[in-house]
Amino acid sequence: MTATIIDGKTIAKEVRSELKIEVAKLKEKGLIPGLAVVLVGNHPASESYVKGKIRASEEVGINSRLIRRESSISERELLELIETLNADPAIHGILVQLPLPDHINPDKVIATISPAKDVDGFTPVSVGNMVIGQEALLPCTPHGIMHLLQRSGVQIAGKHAVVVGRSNIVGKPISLLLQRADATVTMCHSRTADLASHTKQADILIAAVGRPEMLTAEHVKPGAVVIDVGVNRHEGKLVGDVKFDEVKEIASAITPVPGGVGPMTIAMLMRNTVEAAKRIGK
Ligand SMILES: Nc1nc(=O)c2c([nH]1)NC[C@@H]1CN(c3ccc(C(=O)N[C@@H](CCC(=O)O)C(=O)O)cc3)C=[N+]21
Repeated sequence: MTATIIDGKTIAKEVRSELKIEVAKLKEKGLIPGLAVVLVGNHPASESYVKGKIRASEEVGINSRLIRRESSISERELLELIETLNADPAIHGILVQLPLPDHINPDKVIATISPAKDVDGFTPVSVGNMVIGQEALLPCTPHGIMHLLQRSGVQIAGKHAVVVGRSNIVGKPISLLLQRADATVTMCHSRTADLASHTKQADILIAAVGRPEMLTAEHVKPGAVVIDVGVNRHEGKLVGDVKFDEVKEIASAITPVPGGVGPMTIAMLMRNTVEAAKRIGK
C-alpha cells in the first residue's frame, strides 16, 4: 500500500485563508500587522524564499516591508537597523533572512531582535520560553510540522517520534514540541551510530539532517508517518532528506518536497506576525 501524501501546500493555503479573515477583523479595529524582512546580500536561495514570504503577506493582508542591504554592510549598521525596527510602531514582526555574510555574527543579530517581534522564534528569550513551556512565538518550521500532523489527523500522544537532525531551527525545537504533545522522542543526528536501528522504531519520523535523500526504505518502519524537512538543491532540482519514491511504498503518510513542510513554514510566519501584532496592539 502506498502512503497518503500530506499536502502541505493545501494545508498552508487553508491556514492563510483563516488568517486573511482574522487580519480583516484586526484592520476594522485599526490594527494592520506589519512584517519587516531584512535581506542582506544576494544569496540566490534567499531571494526565492523571501519572495514567497512577501507573496504570502500580500495574500493575507499583512503589510510587508522588504529591506535590502548590500553584503558589505557592517555588523554595527545591521544592529542599528534592527534597533530602528524594534522601535517602529508599524512593525510587529522582524525577520532577518539567514544565512548572513561571514563577517556578521548571526547570534548577535538575532539577539538584538525584540522578543515581542521575533516572528522566527530564534531569539534566546523565545527559545528559553519555549523550552520551559511559557508563551512564546514558536519557530516557524517546527510549528508548521505540528500543524501538519494535527491537521492530517496524526495521533501524537503515546507515539514514538524519532527526530534526525539537531539544529537550533528544526531538530531541537521539534523534539521539544513533540514531547510536549506527549510523544516519546528520540533525538538522532548525522553522527548517530547505527541510525537505522533508531529510525526503524519511529511511529513518526522527522527527517531534518540536510543531506539529500539520506533516509531510505531501510530506515523506515512499515506504517510510519514520515515528515521530510530537507530542502536540498541537488542536480538542479529540489529534493528532501528522504528517498521519497522508495519510502512512500512503506510509510502510511509522507510529506513531499516541494509542497510539504516548506509552505507551512511560511504560513506559520504569517501566523506569528498576526499573533505578534495582536499582543503588541497598536
Ligand atoms: N530568518 C530565517 N527564517 C527562515 O524561516 C528561513 C531562513 N532565515 N533562511 C532559510 C530557511 C529556509 N526556509 C524555507 C522557507 C520556505 C520554503 C518553501 O516554501 N519551499 C517550497 C519550495 C520553494 C522553492 O521551490 O524554492 C516547498 O518546499 O514547497 C523553503 C525553505 C526558511 N528559512
